[in-house]
Amino acid sequence: MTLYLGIDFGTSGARAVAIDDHAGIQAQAEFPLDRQTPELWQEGLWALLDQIPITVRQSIGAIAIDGTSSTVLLCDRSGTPVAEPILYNDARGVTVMETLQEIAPPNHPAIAATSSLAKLLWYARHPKLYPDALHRVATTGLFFLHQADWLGFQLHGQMGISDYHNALKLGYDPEYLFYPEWLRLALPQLFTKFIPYLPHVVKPGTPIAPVTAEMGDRFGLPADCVICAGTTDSIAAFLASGAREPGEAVTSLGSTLVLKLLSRDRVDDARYGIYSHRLGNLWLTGGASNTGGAVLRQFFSDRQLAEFSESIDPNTESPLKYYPLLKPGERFPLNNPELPPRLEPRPNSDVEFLHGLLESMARIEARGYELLQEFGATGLKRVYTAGGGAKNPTWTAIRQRRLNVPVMTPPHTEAAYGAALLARMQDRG
Ligand SMILES: Nc1ncnc2c1ncn2[C@@H]1O[C@H](COP(=O)(O)OP(=O)(O)O)[C@@H](O)[C@H]1O
Ligand SMILES: O=C(CO)[C@H](O)[C@H](O)COP(=O)(O)O
Repeated sequence: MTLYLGIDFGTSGARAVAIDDHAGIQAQAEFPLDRQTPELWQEGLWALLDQIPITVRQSIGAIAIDGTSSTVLLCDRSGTPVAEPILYNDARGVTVMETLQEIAPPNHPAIAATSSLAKLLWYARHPKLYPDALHRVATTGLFFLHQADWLGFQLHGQMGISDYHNALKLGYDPEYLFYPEWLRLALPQLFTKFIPYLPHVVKPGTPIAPVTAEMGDRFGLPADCVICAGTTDSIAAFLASGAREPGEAVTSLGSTLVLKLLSRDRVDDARYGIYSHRLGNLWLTGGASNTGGAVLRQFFSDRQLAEFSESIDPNTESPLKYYPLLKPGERFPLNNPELPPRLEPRPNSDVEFLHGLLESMARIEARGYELLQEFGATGLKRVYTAGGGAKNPTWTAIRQRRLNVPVMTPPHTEAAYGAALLARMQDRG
């Protein structure tokens, strides 16, 4: 029996799920990430593989890895990082926004302070932070990679390969499958001393190479176990849900609120933080809001969230109109880096306050889906929920009232399960 392994590197932890040909789970593993460094990612990858029983490992035919979108690093040909990685939520790229706007076409998804391209430009402007690199890369070359690309490299050993999900916010064109001319022309002007290699981009799930002999021997993986191109963590969560029809959507209620609506048509508009990933012949339209569970956690423990939610009547609309944010700045459905949080007035009752927060987040979610459809995405038919908020039935009922379509929790919500499905897909064409 051939098995498929999906590995997810998310915001707070890494997980692995092995599935069989019928998508049934055969083994699972977890590794907490209390910080995000390449050393810990590598340790986590080894620890996850070690936790999978050896009998399962010996049957693995393919592995795919997802990582946080727009977490990037510079490394040399051997994979050794030459500069600190820049994480998915790091907005230091705000200092290069003007340049981004000059080089990229209007409304391009790479025009955002947290995009991979913004981070590449930031590296270009700060060569003094990796002085060693100039010397080292003179002979080996310098490579710009995403977290998932770098983790895949640890297993297949082929430097400089990415997938068109991770590469979207770097500027790669997933429709015509190339780096557009505006990007190719801009690079030599941005990097004065050396130009890093941008990764060669393939379709997510494409077999890249068999596991290296060293890794195969160390973990007891078959010599022909193939390592596939990966994806981003929230697309892996979408794949896990099983949604596949245009009009089906997945809302991730994790630390942030991420919407993904499968559509026949592509929609992109940086003014509202709307962009589209390619999924086969369809488009995964959506955006990521800064509201979500992290704001809830600021006020309530998970136990209080569950307890207070039970006292909320989801059929009654809360009159409180908040914009729940941890700090100023929103990406979608309003793209306004200065938008202030609105969390007043706070009622004396915690239940009423929580009701207002859940209602307001449901309002933002509904506005997000409305906007995607206004811009031409396929009409919303059904919403699956993933993330910590999915286990709150009161919130689901509030969201269903606002969204006016069925809202359901799918049997599988874990990104690692979605990555395993991606690994299984390569075997099925
Ligand atoms: N019962 C609940 N109702 C609503 N939100 C919840 C509940 N339990 C946990 N959460 C929220 O879920 C979030 C964690 O979800 P998770 O998917 O693990 O997030 P991430 O992986 O993005 O960090 C927390 O921020 C927490 O506030
Ligand atoms: O905050 C995140 C960490 O990855 C989200 O998953 C991300 O913003 C969504 O990105 P993408 O649509 O490219 O998967």
